[in-house]
Parts: sequence; structure tokens; C-alpha cells
Amino acid sequence: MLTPMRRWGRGRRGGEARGVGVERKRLVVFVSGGGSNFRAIHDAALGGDVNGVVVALVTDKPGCGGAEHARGNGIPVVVFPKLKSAPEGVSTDELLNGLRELRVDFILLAGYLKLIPVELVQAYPKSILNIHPSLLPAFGGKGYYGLKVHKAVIASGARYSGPTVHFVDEHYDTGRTLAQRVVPVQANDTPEQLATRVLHEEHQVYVEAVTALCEDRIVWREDGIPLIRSQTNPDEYT
Ligand SMILES: Nc1nc2c(c(=O)[nH]1)N[C@@H](CN(C=O)c1ccc(C(=O)N[C@@H](CCC(=O)O)C(=O)O)cc1)CN2
Ligand SMILES: NCC(=O)N[C@@H]1O[C@H](COP(=O)([O-])[O-])[C@@H](O)[C@H]1O
Repeated sequence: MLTPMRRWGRGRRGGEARGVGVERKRLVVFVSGGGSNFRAIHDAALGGDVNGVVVALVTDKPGCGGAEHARGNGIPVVVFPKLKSAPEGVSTDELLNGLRELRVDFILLAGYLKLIPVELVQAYPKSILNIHPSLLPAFGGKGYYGLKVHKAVIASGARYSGPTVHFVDEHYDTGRTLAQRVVPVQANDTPEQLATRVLHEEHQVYVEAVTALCEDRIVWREDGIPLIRSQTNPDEYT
């Protein structure tokens, strides 16, 4: 038994084909670094592959590459959380109010390195995704980010790695897995070489997942596992 994901109070259910009158989903992307995943999603939205529009970017590092790309494309940049290093940041309540005013449907974490507070997780049930550069549950959790992940994968002797797209809960990397890709770990890989191979797959699998999310093609199995319904065959799930 598959239970179509209940929209969070808005929009239409079912995987209506994109077209005139189909409301574009309103997306906010959270970044802390270069923002290549953000750029892949933004480009896919501009090109029409993703039935969404990026209405704001949130970052803890206002000078990062992702924030620069947002500014260069007229996307508002919000600093969160409020830090000594970023006093212009907003509080959790201010962020929640801003997301509500922007009528945000989905939140996409893309290299964001701070813990999303439980208030935000509870306000956006089954509506926050994250991309992690390993095959969760392996090599995830506090301390596992960026090159640290790939160093740990190589040190473990793992022969395969790859990105995981998952729903976000109140802990680091413990939310339900939605999609994964697999890449080989070569015997002489440096962390940087493995990171490059994984990142290439990240850009693809995240855009595929966000495309499905914005077309309401995420269905939840009875045991709580989210599945992506095929765009072409409604009886096929991955
Ligand atoms: N509530 C959640 N928040 C976040 C999640 C999540 O799954 N649930 N995912 C992370 C992204 N992430 C892995 O995908 C991740 C990011 C950062 C860390 C980490 O250990 N961070 C350090 C601080 C690093 C810094 O500030 O430079 C720490 O907390 O000590 C682990 C995993 C985004 N948020
Ligand atoms: N645990 C979180 C984590 O390590 N996320 C990773 O940070 C990078 C951000 O790159 P980008 O800024 O170019 O998208 C990506 O590889 C993403 O998987």
C-alpha cells in the first residue's frame, strides 16, 4: 500500500504533467560553500526540468560561493543562524516567519553545515531534503562533512561510495533515504578525486529527486520508506 504524500496544506496532489496553470513549487536552498548543487537545482528550475522556483537562499556564510551566485541571479540571501561571525543573521523564529511569508513549499539543504533546528523540521514535515556525499547510513552524522567524509571512506577500504538524498529529521543524516547513486572507490584515490566523482553524481541525483518532489511523485511505503514514482511508468518506483 502506497500513500501519496499529503501536500503540506497547499497545491494539488498527483503527478499532473507540468504545464499552464500547474503551480510551481516554491523552494529555498541552504548552502555553506561553493553551491554547485544549488546551481544545478537552480539551472534545472530555470530550464523547466524542475517544476519549481528558488525564492531565497539561506546560508551561515554570507561570503560563500553559493551566496554570490544567488546575488548574481537576483535571489534574496538570508543569513542563518545569527553568529558572532555573522551578526546580521536571523533567529529561528524570524526564519520561520520569512519562509511562511515566502509561501515556501520545500527546503533543500545543499552543503549546509549547521544543524537545522527541530522547530524548522516540525514546521516542514516530509518537506526538507538534504544531499550527503556517502552511502548513508555509512559515514554520516556529526563530524562527517566535506572531505572528511571521503577521507573516512578511503580509510575504511570501502570499494564503493556515492551520494544519498534523504529527508531531514532533527538529527544529522538520520532521515529517511530517498535516492542514492553508486560510484567506485579506486585503490589510489585521493579524497579530492573521490569527492569529484561523487559530486558529479550528486548533481544528477539531487535534480532527479527535486524534480520528483516538485511533481508530487514521492510516495510513502507503509513502513515509512519514501519512494520515487517513475515519470513514465506509474507502476514503477525506485
Ligand atoms: N536537522 C538536520 N540538520 C542538518 C542535516 C540533517 O540531516 N538534519 N544535514 C546536514 C548536512 N550534513 C550532512 O549531510 C552535515 C553537516 C554538518 C555536519 C557537522 O558535523 N557540522 C559541524 C559544524 C561544521 C561547521 O560549522 O563548519 C558540527 O555540527 O560540529 C554534519 C553533517 C545539515 N543540517
Ligand atoms: N554532510 C554534508 C556534506 O558534506 N555535504 C556535501 O558538501 C558538498 C557541497 O558542495 P556544493 O556546495 O558544491 O554543493 C557536497 O559534496 C555535499 O554532498
